[in-house]
Amino acid sequence: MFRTGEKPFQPAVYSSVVPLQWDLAYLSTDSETGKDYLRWMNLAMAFANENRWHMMRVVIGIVKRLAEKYAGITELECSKPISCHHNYAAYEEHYGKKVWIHRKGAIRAGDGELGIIPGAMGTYSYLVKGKGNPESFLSCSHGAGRIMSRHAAKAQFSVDRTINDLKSRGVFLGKQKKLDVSEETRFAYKEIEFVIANELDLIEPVKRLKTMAVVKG
Ligand SMILES: Nc1nc2c(ncn2[C@@H]2O[C@H](COP(=O)(O)O)[C@@H](O)[C@H]2O)c(=O)[nH]1
Ligand SMILES: [Mn+2]
Repeated sequence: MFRTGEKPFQPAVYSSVVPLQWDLAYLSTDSETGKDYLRWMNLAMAFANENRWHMMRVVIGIVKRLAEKYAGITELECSKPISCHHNYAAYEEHYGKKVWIHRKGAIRAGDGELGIIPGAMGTYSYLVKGKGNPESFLSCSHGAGRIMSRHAAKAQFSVDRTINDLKSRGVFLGKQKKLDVSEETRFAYKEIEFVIANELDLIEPVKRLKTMAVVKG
């Protein structure tokens, strides 16, 4: 499971298209600024998508090479990849009208569409199938979601405690800079099982994935 964003674009692009001091409540998509914003948003989404595909190609290549070298496996079949955006806007038809849907903290969950709902570092994640519920505008959650800010998590959980917690769960941590690791401790997020149980009207769980290793920047 790969998660990528558009961070490099955020300060340079979005705030130069729509300066923060404008303090906008909304932006007309017919205006030149609105059109510009959408162009940049689409570029950022394509950039994040390309990053995911690139990482996946590299990792699959490594797994294939090592499987052949150490286990003599030459035929490895991968299931169809699932790729979904979160934190974006899309122009869609809902209740018979074309409207802009902001999926902030959400992914699309159209009828039969596959999606990914990650839990937290070292917990479980879910592959899900959308039910196309119109009441959520064909959306579901994009993750467990935080119950604590990064700052609070760092203050409350020591680096050692977070690293030992991962070790005790048999999870390998690939992270060079350890000092900020507690920002992402699983205790800073809601229980993924609770979150999934509360959106069964929006999605059907397809697979529960256990984390074996987590790599963070
Ligand atoms: N399985 C993992 N899930 C994670 C990890 N870090 C975050 N998360 C979950 O993903 C969502 C989305 O992240 P966001 O930063 O875009 O909000 C978040 O709510 C968590 O539930 C991880 O390392 N492994
Ligand atoms: Mn988020």
